[in-house]
Amino acid sequence: MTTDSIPVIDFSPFINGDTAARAAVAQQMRQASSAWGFFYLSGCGMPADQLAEAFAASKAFFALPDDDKQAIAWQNAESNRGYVGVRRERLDDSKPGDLKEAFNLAPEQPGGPRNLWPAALPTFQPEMEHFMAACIATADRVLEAFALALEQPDDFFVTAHNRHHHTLRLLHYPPLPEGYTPQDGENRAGAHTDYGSITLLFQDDAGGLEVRTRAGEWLAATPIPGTVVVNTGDLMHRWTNHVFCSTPHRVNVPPQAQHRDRFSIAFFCHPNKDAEIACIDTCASADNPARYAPISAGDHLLQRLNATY
Ligand SMILES: O=C(O)CCC(=O)C(=O)O
Ligand SMILES: [Fe+2]
Repeated sequence: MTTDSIPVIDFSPFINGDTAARAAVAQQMRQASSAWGFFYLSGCGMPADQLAEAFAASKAFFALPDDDKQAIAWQNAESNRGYVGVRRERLDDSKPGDLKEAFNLAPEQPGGPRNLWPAALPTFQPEMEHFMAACIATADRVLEAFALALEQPDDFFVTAHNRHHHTLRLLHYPPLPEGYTPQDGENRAGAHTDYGSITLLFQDDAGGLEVRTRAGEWLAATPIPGTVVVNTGDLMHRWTNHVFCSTPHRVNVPPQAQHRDRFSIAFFCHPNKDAEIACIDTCASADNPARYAPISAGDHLLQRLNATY
């Protein structure tokens, strides 16, 4: 399939519809994931007030004094939680550090790493926990549709993700100072692919997200109100034997938006650490034989995180 713009898919027939309606949505997702690795999803069932609450909490967090944020700084890839300051990260390692700050948190597991919470914002923790639960619910529905798209049992991906090794990432791209000219190659977020299975991305109206087309051009993924951007990451690319792409994307600094903030929230889904990522049977054929040896999802993620920091 070729289309000249990133597909917009209405998810409500999958949530509310009959078998045929669900299959039609799954088929659209399959085409979009194969051609683009990106699509917008409307009607995803995420309550608008919850999304607004999450963005408001994110704004309050990034407005805290630097000392408060540094007190809960990101420490290591194993925990992968906490505050990451401006230019601390380079998603494209050939370019200067990203003009963004971020805060990572994740569903907690018994005996696992704990989230770090800002002491100055007492409502932040319950708001984020509430939002994470909504993200998990939405992601599970999307994963069900992916299973249908790949002719797997409905719970194929949901079961492989049922320990919720996901990461919620609040992102803030500060306004650039008046008169500031970005250095060559400097970006709000450098070109990269995501590591995991799927990402849900909520963006405000500033713009700047760009997706690389097959032809190598950068196409704006303009914010569409009421939608979430869904993209497939490296692990899904491997799992599907390249049937679904993991497409490079970046956040540039649009001239009209360089003196304003941009906020976005990404929910990166990762399978259980011990889930075996082996070529899905419907993704291999004589023309496309299995390309990779099986790997555990945990080993795959650590390899990718260690390459970024
Ligand atoms: O902020 C955005 O819109 C994209 C961020 C992103 O791609 C990422 O953090 O992986
Ligand atoms: Fe990304």
